[in-house]
Amino acid sequence: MERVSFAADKPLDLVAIGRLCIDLNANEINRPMEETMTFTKYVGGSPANIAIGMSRLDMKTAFIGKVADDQMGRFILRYLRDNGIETKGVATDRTGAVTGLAFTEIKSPEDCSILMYRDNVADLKLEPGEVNEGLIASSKTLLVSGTALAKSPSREAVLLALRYARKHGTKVVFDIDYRPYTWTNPQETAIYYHAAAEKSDIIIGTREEFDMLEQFDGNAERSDEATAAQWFGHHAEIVVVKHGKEGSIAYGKDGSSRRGSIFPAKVIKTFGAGDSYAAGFIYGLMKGWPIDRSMEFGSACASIVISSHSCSDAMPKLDQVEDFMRSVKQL
Ligand SMILES: Nc1ncnc2c1ncn2[C@@H]1O[C@H](COP(=O)(O)OP(=O)(O)O)[C@@H](O)[C@H]1O
Ligand SMILES: O=C(O)C[C@@H](O)[C@H](O)C(=O)COP(=O)(O)O
Repeated sequence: MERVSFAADKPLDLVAIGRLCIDLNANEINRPMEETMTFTKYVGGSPANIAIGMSRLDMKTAFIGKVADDQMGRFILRYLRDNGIETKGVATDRTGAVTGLAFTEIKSPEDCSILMYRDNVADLKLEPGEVNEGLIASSKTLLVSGTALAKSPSREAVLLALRYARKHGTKVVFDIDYRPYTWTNPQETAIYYHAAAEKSDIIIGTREEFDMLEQFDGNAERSDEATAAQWFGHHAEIVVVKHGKEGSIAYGKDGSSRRGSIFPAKVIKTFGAGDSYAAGFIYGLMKGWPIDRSMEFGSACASIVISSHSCSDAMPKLDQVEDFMRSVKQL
């Protein structure tokens, strides 16, 4: 299995569903949060980062989500529009919900963590009735972030979006995006992740995220191959298991596998690696590239983003990735 095919006759390339938040990234890096005094504000949330990454690569993108009715919500909407992302699928909360915040702590390039403020957040208030079926029908892909399954009504909204995607022949990319603080318990997480993965064409996750999905399924040896195999009986065509700086491995429904290596990086912080890798990888697949070339491109995007201060704002444009790939050697 070398390539994935997408519906040629749809005007949008990708519609993402899930959280729109704020990242507050520490300016004084290499120190703990307790000693950090200033932060820079960026749009954040994994699916937002991926949509921004795709849009920077000149793909036609849209978003389905919900923002707070406040300055932060308006900041997010403006940033998405300025980046060429269609926002008619983004509803505004009227119940007094707030914008989710992610404060990042950068103790060292290898020791980063995120402090999340996610009580009563607008993104998890997305209602099924607010999911724009027309946007999904007119898009080649739907990108689902697993965190949006954490709570109702966003959970049902995502499950409905998945049904619309299957109904309209829109390929589903499922990024597991496991964030423990949003979930009540691991069993619930595994159940809803399964429901989404079964409806997905391309599944992307880290080894640890797949371990979460598989807690009732055996695979005690944590084999990537066994992980991938269980989804090919459903809709999956490709399953990607990410291994941080050890690279990634993509399995195809036909039994093939491809190993993705990494590019060198002057790492400032490790978060944003997965989102930029996803943007670059999906871009490659949608361009009709073979899987290994798509993985290489995703890895290059990841190196650029982890060598920068932000996730969303650092998402590279096409010529930036091409220049980078020409100038460095893959490890
Ligand atoms: N230290 C690193 N140096 C270079 N590339 C990296 C590094 N860490 C991650 N990457 C790239 O980013 C991809 C995704 O990273 P990973 O950490 O596995 O995902 P996530 O950010 O979702 O946890 C990797 O497959 C690799 O290509
Ligand atoms: O997803 C969030 O809510 C926070 C992100 O914006 C954040 O910067 C991040 O954690 C990126 O995640 P990754 O790409 O999986 O490392």
